Amino acid sequence: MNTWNETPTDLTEFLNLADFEEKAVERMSKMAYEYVASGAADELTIQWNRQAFDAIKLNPTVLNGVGQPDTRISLLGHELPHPILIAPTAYHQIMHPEGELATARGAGAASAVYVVSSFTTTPLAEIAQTATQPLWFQLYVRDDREYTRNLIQEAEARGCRAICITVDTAVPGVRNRQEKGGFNLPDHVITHHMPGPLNEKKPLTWKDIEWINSFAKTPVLLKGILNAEDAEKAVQAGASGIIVSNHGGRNLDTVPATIDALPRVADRVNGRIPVLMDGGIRRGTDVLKAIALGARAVLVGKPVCFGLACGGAAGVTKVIELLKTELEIAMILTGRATIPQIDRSVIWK
Ligand SMILES: Cc1cc2nc3c(=O)[nH]c(=O)nc-3n(C[C@H](O)[C@H](O)[C@H](O)COP(=O)(O)O)c2cc1C
Ligand SMILES: CC(C)CC(=O)C(=O)O
Repeated sequence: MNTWNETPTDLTEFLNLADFEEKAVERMSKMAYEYVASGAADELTIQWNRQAFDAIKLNPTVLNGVGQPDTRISLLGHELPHPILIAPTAYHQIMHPEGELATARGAGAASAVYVVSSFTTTPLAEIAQTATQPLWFQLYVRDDREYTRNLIQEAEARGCRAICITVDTAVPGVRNRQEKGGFNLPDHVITHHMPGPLNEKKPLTWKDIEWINSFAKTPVLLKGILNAEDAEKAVQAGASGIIVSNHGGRNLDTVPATIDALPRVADRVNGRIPVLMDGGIRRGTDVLKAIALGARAVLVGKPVCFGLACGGAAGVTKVIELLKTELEIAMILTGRATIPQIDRSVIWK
C-alpha cells in the first residue's frame, strides 16, 4: 500500500536545496529517506564532498559590467541552456507515486538533461514519451552480454542521447545506514530493466567498455572515475566523456571529495573529451567552482530526489531552477558573462 502524504506542498517556502532536504524527512517514508540520504560505511566521503566545496573561496570582481549571464554550454555536439544535469538515481517510485514520470516532467520544465537510472521503476518507453528535454541512460552492466546489448539498443531506440556506464560499482558499497533504515522495495515497485538487485560482484574491465563502444551509436561516458590514471585509460578506451564521481559517497567510503579529484582528472584529460562531475552540489557557487576546476557540466543527485519527494515534478523543477539562479548570481559577482569564461581565476588563491 502506498502511504503517501497527498497534501500538496507550497514550494514558495523552499528557498534553497537544504530546505528540500529538511522537508523531505517529514514527507518520505523512513526507509526511502534513509536510502536517499545515506552514504557508505562511516559516511566520511559524503561529508567531505560538502566540506571540500565549502573550503574553496571565491574571488569576486567589482564594476565588471556583467548583467544577465549566458549559461549555455555545448556538450557532445548539442547546445544545452545550462550546465546542470539530473544525476541517475534509482527507484523514484519510493520517493513519489509518479516516480520517474514526475522527474521527466520536472526536468522538462527546467530544461535539464535527465540521466535515467538502469534501476528506473518506470519503463523507459513511458519516460521517453513524457520527456520534453534530452534523456541520457545510465547503464549498469550485467554478466549477460546479450541483455546489456539489448538494453543499450533499447535506450538508443527510445532516443537517449548518451549512455553513462557506471564503473564504480563492481560491488555495492557497505550500506549500513540504508540497511538499518529497513531498505526494502514494496511489491508494486518494479525495476523493469534490471531483473533483481545489483548484489552480484561484477568484474567489469576496460575490454567491456571497448566491446560496448564497438556497437553503441550514442556517445559512451564513464561515470565514477576519480583519478588521472583511470581518466587516461578512459580516453584510450574511446570514452566520449568522463563523470568524476564517488557515487555521492555511497560506495567506497574515505575516497576523496569529487571537487578535490576533479582538477587532476581535468588536467590529465586536457580537453580531449568533456569531464563532468557530481557529488555535493548544493549551491550555485558549487556549480561555478566545479566549472572553474575543469567540469563542463555537473549532475545533481540527492537534492533532485528530495525535490521529487516534496513536490513531484514541480519540486524537481524548483531544485534545478534554484541552482541555475544561484549560478547566474555567482557569475555576475565574479564577472563571468559566459560559462567558458569561468576559469581557475574565479578561485581565491
Ligand atoms: C538515491 C540514490 C540513488 C542512486 N542511484 C544510482 C544509480 O542507479 N546509478 C548510478 O550510476 N548512480 C546512482 N546514484 C549516484 C548518483 O548518480 C550521483 O553520483 C550522486 O548522487 C551525486 O552526489 P549528490 O547526491 O551529492 O548530488 C544514486 C544516488 C542516490 C542518492
Ligand atoms: C540499485 C543501486 C545499486 C542504485 C545505486 O546506484 C545507489 O543506490 O547508489
